[in-house]
Amino acid sequence: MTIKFKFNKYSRRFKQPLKTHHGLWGVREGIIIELMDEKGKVGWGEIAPLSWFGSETLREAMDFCESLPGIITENLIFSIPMSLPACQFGLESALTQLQGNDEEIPKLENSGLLPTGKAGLSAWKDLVNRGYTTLKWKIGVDSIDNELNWLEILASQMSEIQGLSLRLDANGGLNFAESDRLLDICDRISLGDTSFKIEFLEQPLGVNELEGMLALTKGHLTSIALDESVATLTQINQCYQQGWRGIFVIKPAIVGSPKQLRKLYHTLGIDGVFSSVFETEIGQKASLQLAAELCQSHRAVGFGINHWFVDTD
Ligand SMILES: O=C(O)CCC(=O)C1=CC=C[C@@H](O)[C@@H]1C(=O)O
Ligand SMILES: [Mg+2]
Repeated sequence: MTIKFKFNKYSRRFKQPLKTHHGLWGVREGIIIELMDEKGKVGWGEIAPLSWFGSETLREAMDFCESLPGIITENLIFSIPMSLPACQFGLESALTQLQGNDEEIPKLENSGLLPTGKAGLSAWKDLVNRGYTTLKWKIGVDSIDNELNWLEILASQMSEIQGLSLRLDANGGLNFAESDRLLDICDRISLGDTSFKIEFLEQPLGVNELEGMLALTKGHLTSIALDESVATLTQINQCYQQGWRGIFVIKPAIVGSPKQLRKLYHTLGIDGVFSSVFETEIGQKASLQLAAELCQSHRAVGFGINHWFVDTD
């Protein structure tokens, strides 16, 4: 089958820059892929790099797209190198759609993303009113004393409503002692006499500190999820081989080939949480189709991010 290939770069501004331990992120840029077969049928895909997580850069993705001829083949798509995981995802998703495997996305429970730090305290009720029962709050930006204080306040307020849970994401911004102190508090909160739970602490330590995170899992009730440590297929396998059996945050748009993710996910029996990279609805649809197919657990998907952009819900 010969396939016409087109691509277009896009950029969209966050309503407010996303503040994480990695720094401030104000504009999401990516590439929309259009594949068309001889009959004029079209498949859409999205390349949404996140280079500070370990994917290729937007420049590298653009160079790759510019290097392709106007007519490509399935073989070319399935031979995109592992060094271009966002390109693997974007072109393979478009091919999947072109070949008609474009099921509607089943309704998945979603987690809403709070603004970082103290701003989260005044924002959580709006997300609950939008229907979210799982919220994610970024830490590892302010002082640990401030963030622990705000956590106690946020937890006491959220525990007044039945059935809410909170995810914490440090983006690798804590040290071992801070993480240990934080997890002690999370354990105490989750063992409290309300239904409120801290579902997990995401990436407390840096990507080179797996041993430390393995040690932290042994001493605490609250789960730990790896994110930056398992951003690509190679890293998922490495962490598994080094003994990680906790939660894996899977960002489909940067992890790499969906075909290879399916294989690895089933082979390793992963406890996964599927997460957005602030892609557009094109990349989100392909990511959520994968989440619906692979995620057997009860865990909410991390795609409650549309309110971060102007002109979306
Ligand atoms: O996972 C979610 O709930 C939302 C997406 C999200 O938190 C992130 C997306 C992309 C980069 C990061 O800033 C952040 C993360 O670390 O998970
Ligand atoms: Mg994360």
